[in-house]
Amino acid sequence: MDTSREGLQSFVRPHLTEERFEHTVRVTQTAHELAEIYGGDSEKIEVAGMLHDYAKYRPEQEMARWIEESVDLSKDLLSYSPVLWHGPVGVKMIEKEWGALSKDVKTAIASHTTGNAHMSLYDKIIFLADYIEPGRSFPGVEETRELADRNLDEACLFALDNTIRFLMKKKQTIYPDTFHAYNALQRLQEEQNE
Ligand SMILES: Nc1ncnc2c1ncn2[C@@H]1O[C@H](COP(=O)(O)OP(=O)(O)O)[C@@H](O)[C@H]1O
Repeated sequence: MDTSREGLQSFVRPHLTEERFEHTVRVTQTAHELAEIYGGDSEKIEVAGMLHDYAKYRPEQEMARWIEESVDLSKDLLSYSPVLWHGPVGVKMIEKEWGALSKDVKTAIASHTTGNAHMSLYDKIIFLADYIEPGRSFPGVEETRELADRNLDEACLFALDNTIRFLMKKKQTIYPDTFHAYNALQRLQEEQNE
């Protein structure tokens, strides 16, 4: 297993569009910048960043099969948008097609779109890097970037809040892990303000 930039690139690149590959490189760069402020092992950041969208373009049927057949993937996912599947399914595919991943890398890839109830440092860094990488432009991204320079938890909370509002405005269903992530970070904020 080659965790150098070149090794990761040659593994992931054939599975992504050029645009998605460039996004991947920007996410990884942003994640390294966040890790410089908040800590984190740079090899884990590199692997999670470069591989987070590995399964993005896999056929929906193939991803659905993985969810049905993997004991540790929540069947709940099948009732929500397929855009949410590539994180958790990506972990399974990477481990089959590349090699074993550390727990930190696995949960960071699995929850990069939705967040989760117990977000680790790596989960937060990859989630946030995906949200604020320099190619992103949507209402709230600039404020999230400013928060990301100062407070990782506040920045993630702001991004989760913004995502929930965005999805509600579009009258879309919302995968519960995003609410669990929001609640956990909101509680933390309340405790810190006491
Ligand atoms: N909990 C959720 N439930 C439903 N959709 C969600 C949830 N969290 C994020 N999304 C949506 O999933 C979509 C895909 O996100 P992402 O994996 O970051 O893809 P991309 O990199 O193409 O933006 C986004 O439009 C986002 O709003």
